[in-house]
Formats: sequence, structure tokens, C-alpha cells
Amino acid sequence: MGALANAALKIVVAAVASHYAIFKRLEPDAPRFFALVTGGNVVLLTYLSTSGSGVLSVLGSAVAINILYFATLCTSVAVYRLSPFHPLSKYPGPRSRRYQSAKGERHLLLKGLHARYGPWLRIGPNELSVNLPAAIRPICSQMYRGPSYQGAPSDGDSLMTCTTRERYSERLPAWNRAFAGENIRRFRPLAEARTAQLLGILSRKSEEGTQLDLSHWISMWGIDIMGDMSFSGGFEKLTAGKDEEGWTDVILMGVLAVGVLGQVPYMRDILRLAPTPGPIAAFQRLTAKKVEETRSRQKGVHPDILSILQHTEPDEYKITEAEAASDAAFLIVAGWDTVSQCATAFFRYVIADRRVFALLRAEIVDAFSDLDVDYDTLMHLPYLDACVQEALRMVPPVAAGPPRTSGEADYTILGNHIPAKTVVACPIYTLHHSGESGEFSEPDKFMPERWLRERPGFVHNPEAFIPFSSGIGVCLGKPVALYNMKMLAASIIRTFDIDFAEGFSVENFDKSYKEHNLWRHGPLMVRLRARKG
Ligand code: HEM
Repeated sequence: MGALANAALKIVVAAVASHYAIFKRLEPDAPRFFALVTGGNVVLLTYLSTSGSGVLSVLGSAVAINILYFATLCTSVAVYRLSPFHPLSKYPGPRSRRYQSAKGERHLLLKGLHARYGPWLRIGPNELSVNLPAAIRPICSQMYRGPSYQGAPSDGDSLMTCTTRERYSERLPAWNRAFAGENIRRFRPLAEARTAQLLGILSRKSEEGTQLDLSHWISMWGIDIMGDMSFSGGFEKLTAGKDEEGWTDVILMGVLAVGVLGQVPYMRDILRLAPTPGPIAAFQRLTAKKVEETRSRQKGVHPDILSILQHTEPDEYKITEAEAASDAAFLIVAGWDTVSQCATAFFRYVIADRRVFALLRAEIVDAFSDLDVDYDTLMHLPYLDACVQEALRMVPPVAAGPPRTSGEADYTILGNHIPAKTVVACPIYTLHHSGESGEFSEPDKFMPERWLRERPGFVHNPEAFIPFSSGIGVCLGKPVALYNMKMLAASIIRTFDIDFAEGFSVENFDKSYKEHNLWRHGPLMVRLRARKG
């Protein structure tokens, strides 16, 4: 009995010691974890078999030792994480550290937690959420992306999932070139052509007097534009009128995987061994085909984004085919749902407020009358700009704050110590809606006027407004996104009178919003009539 207790004590000590030495702050990656477990068990079995016991007895002892070891290890990890010895113990937060929501209400949960615990919030063992505008710049301009970006299994990293800042910096020049100068100007006619195509469809529907889901058509418009810009076409969803291949769901699935597996990035190595689900494999085949097409093209011909990324300068990093395929998929995620969500929110709020609609209509009709919508005039319409900003504030397409990591260094942000290997995020939705800390008066109300500073005494802090993120990894497509949204908004508003469809409930529509890294919601049902006068 004494020998058994002695052996058990040794196992407990070994588990606590290995927690301290290996598992204390981070989950080790999958290969190292399996090497450790396999190596440990080989040594254990060799040792046990020298005792002269039978095979069954040796195996039974090994199983018991493993159970005791891992139970102690897990307890030790849990106790340490909740203890005052943990470097993040001074930060308040719910004891369970649970802020994920399978119901898609993470944005509301996080907002509520900040209201309860204050701007510095511990939301995971090694994770902080910081709801302070003054902290955005120091965090986002110094810290690189956190490990959660490595959640999705893939053969090559996209720009966004580059594991190191050095590799990211090597790839950035080609991306910057794709979104600058002559290249970015070439994207405008693509958006204009798709907008004209959408107007044609909407005109036909309005003549038939049918009610329609505007968010669906905006989504088809958005994905077609991204296909044109990224790899010179390939979707044609406006023509089809529907997403037959189900790319919408595939992309949602991919983004969800990043969100869930990002919490346990070591699982990516394990999942890579599993067969890829059919729809994702089909999307991978599409991006691989686009890589092949754009790679075989001559430099300078059809300079879509994927071609620019692959035809780099001689002294620049040359991406592999797998990386190019990941970039192609990432581009669609980055530029499609974001713009579509913002445009949908824009119409939901503008249609609901007839005063806003009338002011917007007057500004747009006055600017263009029967003329074509030109870039310079469009981008300088103050009320349209205020409405777009306000839609981005109300429903930021990326609601969660992009997670950053302190990596191997300690930081001090606004006098607060952030130890190495801590994940830190500035929660975009919460920042846009924090009335408590006073960034925006009446934060849950759609009020374009707040951007025009026409309300004396009205609190308005643009420093807290970061729909496109900030610092390292800030959105490169912002000018494209703003132009495309304004072009769509002006074109639809000057062409149609718009009302919600009969029986449509704005309250139910708002309640249908769920956040899973991307937004999902019910249909935005409207009735369009050709504008008179
Ligand atoms: C309203 C529309 C958009 C919003 C709100 C938005 C928002 C964002 C945010 C928050 C990030 C940072 C994500 C992170 O670090 O996790 C980001 C990155 C990025 N976005 Fe956008 N985006 C929009 C449209 C677009 C469009 C249309 C494109 C392309 C045409 C685009 C291209 C990119 C790229 C390439 C990055 C990565 C930049 C980098 O890592 O250096 N975005 N965007």
C-alpha cells in the first residue's frame, strides 16, 4: 500500500513538474505534444516490463499511470489559471472565462461583460479584451496577429494566416501594389458593370411588382465583383440568381472553423490528416484552377489581384501555388461578405427612416440628376458618406476585434502590464456601441448626423471607430469597399422608391442577426418601384 501511494505521489509530482516546465503558459503544438506522449509511454512501458509482470498487468499499470498523470496535469493547469499566481490574475473577468456563444451572440456577451467588469477584461486563460480607444493604436501597431489565425487546415498560408511577422512583411509589398495607383483604379469599372447588371435585375423585378430579398441580391453582386477583381471572373451569381454551388456556406464554414479551431490551433495539424469535406474541396479546386490560369498569364495582362500577387518583382518573395490558392480564398472572404453586410445594414437603416431616406435621395439626385455617377462627386457627398460610416458603426462587418499576441515580449499599454504570450483584442462591436464609456451618444441609434457634427453637445469619438481594424493588418481594401458601397447605394436610391415588403418586421430582422465571425441574418424583404420625378 505504501509503495502504491509512493508511486502515485511520484506521478502527481511528475505531472505538476511537467505542467510547470512545459504546459504552463501555452498548449504545445500537436507534433511536440504527440512526441511527448509517445516518448513518455515508450519509456514507461520499457520500465514497467523490466518488473517481470505479465503483458496485461504492464498495460493496466500504464493506463492507470496515464489517467493519474493527465488528471493531475489538467487539475494543475486549471488551478494555476484561476490562481493569483497567473500573470493575468489582476485583470477582472467571469470565472468561467466563457465568452464564446454558439447562439451567435458573442458580440452582445462581450459588450455585457465589459459593461460589468470595465475596459480591461480577461476572457481566456491567456486572453484580454481591451475596450479603450486610446489602447487601439499601441496594441494594433505593435503586436502581430494572434495564433487563432492558424485555425483553418490548409496547405499554404494566406496573407492573413502567415505565422510570422517576417513572412507577412515579405508578402505585403505585392499586396500593397495590388491596392495602389493604376491597379486600384482598374477595379472601378468592374464594380460599375456589376452594379448596372444588378440594376437591370432589380428593374425587371420592380416592373413585375415582386417583393425581393435585397440582402440576397447584394450578396450575389458582392461575390461577382470579388471574383472579377480577384481572378477576372468565375462566379456569375447575378446571372444565376442564386448560389448554386453553396459557396456562401463553404465560406461561412471556413470562417467558423478558424473561429473554433483558432482556440486550439494545434488541432489544425491533426485535422489536416482528415479528408476535406466535399464543398470545401470543390472551393479549393476552384481557387487552384484560378491560380493556374493567372500564373500562366503574362505579367501585366489582366492585372487582377491574383495575377499581381504571383507576378512579383525579382527581389520579392515568390508565393507558392498553395499560398496563392489560400490568398484567392482569403480575398473572397475579405471583400465579399464584409461589403455585402455593410450595404445590407445601410439599406435596412435608411429604408426604416424616411427622413434620412429623403435627405439622401435629395443629395444624390441633386449631384447626378441624369448624369453618370462619377467617382469624385460620389466620394464627396457628405450625407451619403455619413450614412455609410453610420452603417459601419452600427453593424461592423468584422464584429470581433482582430486578436493580437504579445509574442515573446512583455508590453506596457496605458500603464497596464501585458505579459509575453498573451492574446489581446480591441472588440470592434463593443467599441462602436459603448455608451457606458461615452464614445458615442445614444450608441444604439442610427444617426448619420453624428458624423456631420451637427449636434452640439453630442459625444462623438472617431478614435473608437475601427471597422477596418488598425495598425498591422489594417484593411487594404477600404477604398475599394467604400467606393463599391457608395456606388451601389447611389445607383439604387436614385433609381427606385424603396419600402419594406408587406409583413416585413424590422424588429424580427434585427433579432435574426447572429455573429459567427461573419454575420448571418434573415432576408431583408423590400418592394421597389421605379422613381418618379
Ligand atoms: C466594408 C467592407 C470591409 C470591412 C469592414 C473590412 C474589414 C477588415 C478588417 C477588420 C480587417 C482586419 C482583419 C484581421 O486582422 O483579422 C481587414 C483586412 C483586410 N481586408 Fe478588409 N474589409 C472590408 C472590405 C475589403 C475589401 C473589399 C477587400 C478587397 C478588395 C479587403 C481586403 C482586405 C485585406 C487584403 C486585408 C488584410 C490586410 C493585411 O493583412 O495586411 N477588405 N478588413
